[in-house]
Amino acid sequence: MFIIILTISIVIVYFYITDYYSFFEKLGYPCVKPSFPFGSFKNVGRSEHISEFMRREYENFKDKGPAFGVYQVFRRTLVLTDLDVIKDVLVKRFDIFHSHGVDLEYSNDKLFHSLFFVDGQRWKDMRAILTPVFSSSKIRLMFPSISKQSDRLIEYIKEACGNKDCCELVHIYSSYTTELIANVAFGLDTECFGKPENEFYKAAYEFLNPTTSERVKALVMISFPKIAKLLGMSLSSKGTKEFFNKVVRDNIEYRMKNNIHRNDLFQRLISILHNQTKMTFDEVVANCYFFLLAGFETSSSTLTFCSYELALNQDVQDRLREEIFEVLETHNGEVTYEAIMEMKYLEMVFLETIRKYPILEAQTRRAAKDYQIPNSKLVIPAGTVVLIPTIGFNYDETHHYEPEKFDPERFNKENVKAREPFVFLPFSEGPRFCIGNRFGPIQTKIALVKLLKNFSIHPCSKTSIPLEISPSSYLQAPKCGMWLKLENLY
Ligand code: HEM
Repeated sequence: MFIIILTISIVIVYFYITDYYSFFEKLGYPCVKPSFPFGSFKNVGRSEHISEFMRREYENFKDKGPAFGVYQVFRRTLVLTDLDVIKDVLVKRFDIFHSHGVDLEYSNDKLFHSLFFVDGQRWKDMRAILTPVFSSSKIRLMFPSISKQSDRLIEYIKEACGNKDCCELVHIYSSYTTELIANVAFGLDTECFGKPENEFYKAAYEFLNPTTSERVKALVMISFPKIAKLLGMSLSSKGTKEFFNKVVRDNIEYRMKNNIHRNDLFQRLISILHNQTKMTFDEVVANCYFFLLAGFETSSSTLTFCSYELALNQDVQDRLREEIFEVLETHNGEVTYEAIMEMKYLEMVFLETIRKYPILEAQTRRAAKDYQIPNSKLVIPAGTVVLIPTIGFNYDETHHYEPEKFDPERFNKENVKAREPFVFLPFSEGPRFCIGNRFGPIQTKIALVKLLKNFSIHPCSKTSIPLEISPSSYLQAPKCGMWLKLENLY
């Protein structure tokens, strides 16, 4: 009897898996060949980072139709390669593709009830409430706090690296961005430099560098949100939730009791909270937490990769330093918001860095209804998650000459004008583009300006050339840290 039940079970599972893996074929799309149990992701997270997978498969499939299928373990996603379809998805048919397709909003984890994860009317309302918080006038008001933190970065580098032959920069840069976000988004003065045990730093770093079991849990929660909710699964630990709730509550109380009013993100969120119809306390905490995750790794990894490229391309470094000194001379030597906005070559270097090392290898959306791909018989069925493979386009020779080369000139006026729209999407497009698209660059650029004012950057004996990317981190990160030599200029 046992043998019969076992045989029937194996046959049922076999047919289920075969049927599951024929999804894209039945719809008429080519796909990256799947195999049980990881689908198309045989090596992702183990020997290759998802960005390396995405780049290679985009090259393999870009001429084989407007989209191709990928079985991301338990998740079936369509990767879009046609620019007109991408434009529809991000902008024209936002009515269909408005969700990121990450259902953590419905999970038990209130720390994820923030802008990135909510959908529908709640997203619309929250986006309208938070947009003014990131306006250029508000960023300008926050600039003195950002500037103070960047001074601490330079002081710490002088102390910790001061003419050492090799210095590891990943942790230094992530301490800088963590302190900065803790300061402006939580109203806290944390001391993260040289203190990896700092609770704030640990919470952000551990989330973005998950263990294998945490990765599996995240995948299950995203693929089967309803089951995850039933099982009471949560991405963040009880301790992390309590910690962030307490930090926000204590700081609100402290500011009210002492009548403190500062020009930072936290103050804006307190005002939003006082208007009780707008956002709940849990939503305020969740958004502060997401700002920490978004602001911490995006800017620190851009600083890391940019330092690496500047070390390897001394001509670019020299030209950038020249521009910095030239512009600062007209601003009495002071690094002001206006001075940074005048630095055109700095902007080109920043954009070239996020072209080569985009923060997200792909943007995601989920179809709320069936979508017929124009001029084809292909349909994206309701419920399907689609990916826009930013990294594929960034390295596509059709759009970027010599894509491996670090060349900021590809972002000069003429080259930008000549490029097709929607080919380069560092902050995405359409109503759901990155809300931190002013804040992120400014915290990166001010650090770069002060670094180049004080140090020259060189490769050292421990620099990994070519750079290896860690397969298991969520966002791209160097596998063995970033070792460079920072030489004092004075
Ligand atoms: C160099 C820095 C950054 C880059 C390259 C970047 C890039 C992106 C990208 C590509 C998206 C996805 C957009 C989409 O799905 O269409 C996004 C979303 C988002 N980013 Fe950023 N980001 C950066 C910094 C920041 C910072 C500093 C914050 C906040 C403090 C932030 C907050 C957000 C939020 C809240 C969303 C979700 C927006 C929504 O769903 O309405 N980002 N970002």
